[in-house]
Amino acid sequence: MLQLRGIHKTYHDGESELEVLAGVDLELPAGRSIALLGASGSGKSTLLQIAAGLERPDRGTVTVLGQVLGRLSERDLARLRRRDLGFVFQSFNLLPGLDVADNLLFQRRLNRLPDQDDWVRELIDGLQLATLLHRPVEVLSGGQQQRVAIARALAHRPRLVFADEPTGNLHDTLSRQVMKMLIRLVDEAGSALLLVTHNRALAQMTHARVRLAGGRLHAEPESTPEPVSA
Ligand SMILES: Nc1ncnc2c1ncn2[C@@H]1O[C@H](COP(=O)(O)OP(=O)(O)OP(=O)(O)O)[C@@H](O)[C@H]1O
Repeated sequence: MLQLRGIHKTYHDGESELEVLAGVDLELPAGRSIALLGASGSGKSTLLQIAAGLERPDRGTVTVLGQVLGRLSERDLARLRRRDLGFVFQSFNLLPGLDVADNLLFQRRLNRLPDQDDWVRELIDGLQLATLLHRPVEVLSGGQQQRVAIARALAHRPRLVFADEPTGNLHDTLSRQVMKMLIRLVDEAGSALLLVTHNRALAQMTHARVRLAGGRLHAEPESTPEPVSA
């Protein structure tokens, strides 16, 4: 589903250089979810942007659904993103001037999917959006906007979902609810999920965890039981 090979990225800022990614390899098959952990500034968002084709690596290849992103035209890349990818980023990028329902259905309509089906109803229920559907997105609270952004990202049942701290503004119960919907999409539709989170409990809900440090990915040791005190 997603394959990263030898990804390098260095940012240049005047005289100084910052090597953020120094040879990252990652394999994310269909039906699997991976949590990407790492200290603030370690390059998680950069890696996600590159994997999603929103930024180009200096070196290395990104393959999504068998297609090498660097070889796609802008048009084909845009089509791949619209049809097969779902993004939940820290900035919600909702469409002002439209209500919640129109925002939620935007990408489904671009893909000529019907407005209603069981999955859309489930998203509206699970993310508690039923009473908000006809409100303009501008008047929503941060947490409400985040829920709309999540529903919109998942509404067309993308095959590959990138989520960068998707539950930052939500309380614990709703965070777990969001994660459950993401995991269900992975389990039932055979999609794949790459999740950036600082939240350990949410990271434990994915199939595997990797940590970005020193520009490279390291397998995260599975948590060991507490030692028994004497
Ligand atoms: N466009 C850019 N130009 C220059 N430097 C950048 C750019 N984007 C990111 N950086 C730098 O690259 C490093 C990695 O940033 P990134 O946002 O990928 O980290 P992160 O692990 O996602 O951090 P956080 O957990 O705080 O969101 C940081 O030092 C950041 O300042």
